[in-house]
Amino acid sequence: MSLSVTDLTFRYGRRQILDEVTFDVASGQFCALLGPNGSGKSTLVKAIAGVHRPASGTVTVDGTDTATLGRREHARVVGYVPQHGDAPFDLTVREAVVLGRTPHFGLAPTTQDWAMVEDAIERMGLGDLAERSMSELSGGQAQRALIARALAQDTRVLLLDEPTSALDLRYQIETLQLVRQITREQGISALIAIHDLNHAARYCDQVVVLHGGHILTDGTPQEALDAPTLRDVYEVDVEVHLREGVVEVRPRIDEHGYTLTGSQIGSLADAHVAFDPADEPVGARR
Ligand SMILES: Nc1ncnc2c1ncn2[C@@H]1O[C@H](COP(=O)(O)OP(=O)(O)OP(=O)(O)O)[C@@H](O)[C@H]1O
Repeated sequence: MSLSVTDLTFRYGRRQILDEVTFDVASGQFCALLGPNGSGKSTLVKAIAGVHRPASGTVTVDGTDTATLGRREHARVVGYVPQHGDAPFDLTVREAVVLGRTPHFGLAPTTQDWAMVEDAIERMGLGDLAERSMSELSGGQAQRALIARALAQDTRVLLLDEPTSALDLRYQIETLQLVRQITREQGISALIAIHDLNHAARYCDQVVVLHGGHILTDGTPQEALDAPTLRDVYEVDVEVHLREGVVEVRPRIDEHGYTLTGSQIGSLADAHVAFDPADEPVGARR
């Protein structure tokens, strides 16, 4: 059982953004949604989250069409961390995180609800900030609070729209590790829109590349992140290596330290770099 997106088409007015997008994220899988700026990642995540109503197509979770769910029921099934957080500024961090539990409790949170709130706060490293007002947080701290709120929501599907963009390196890594762990432990499906190809390759089980309103590739990081595809999609000359079993993408640089970009790469012939046969130590090529 899983998240299934089938033939999803979306338009802003008359402008088509998504054209019959189809892919699945199985239970226990952490999927990266990649694509250049403006390729429609946020739009797709919002359509899956129920924020946008697609022109056609379906989103099902464990076989249930999410369009048939009431608001509260939907919120028990699908959790969503938006790219630009709607941080509730007049609340403390703890109060903001307990909002994630509202689809689950009646008039007031139960002991179990509070336990899940505390767990989410701790897991996102917000223990010392729990009584702070959301308005006093840094951008990254507020982003972590919004992720904690989604974790407390305890849904079958977790959607994250560039949740690590404001986080420092430690919290980027910890957040991605945590989502991967939760995804596996709880058998949920997680989808993250993300720009960092190497983080996607390291922490995600599946990579979906969105380009021109279509899914261009969908597979394991090794299958989906190949140099010709990335050059076409991002218009940057890259090389792709396999190091210690993990795909690593690097811009290629010439002898002057420059990378070919945009129309310059149009003249490149076919793929010139495949996976390194040997898993090289980090510093070997630097
Ligand atoms: N509310 C809107 N009304 C009209 N067009 C929009 C709206 N939001 C986004 N778009 C357009 O839809 C296209 C896809 O935008 P979207 O935000 O989904 O891309 P994205 O892949 O998430 O980009 P980024 O990587 O920059 O966050 C873009 O061309 C954008 O200009």
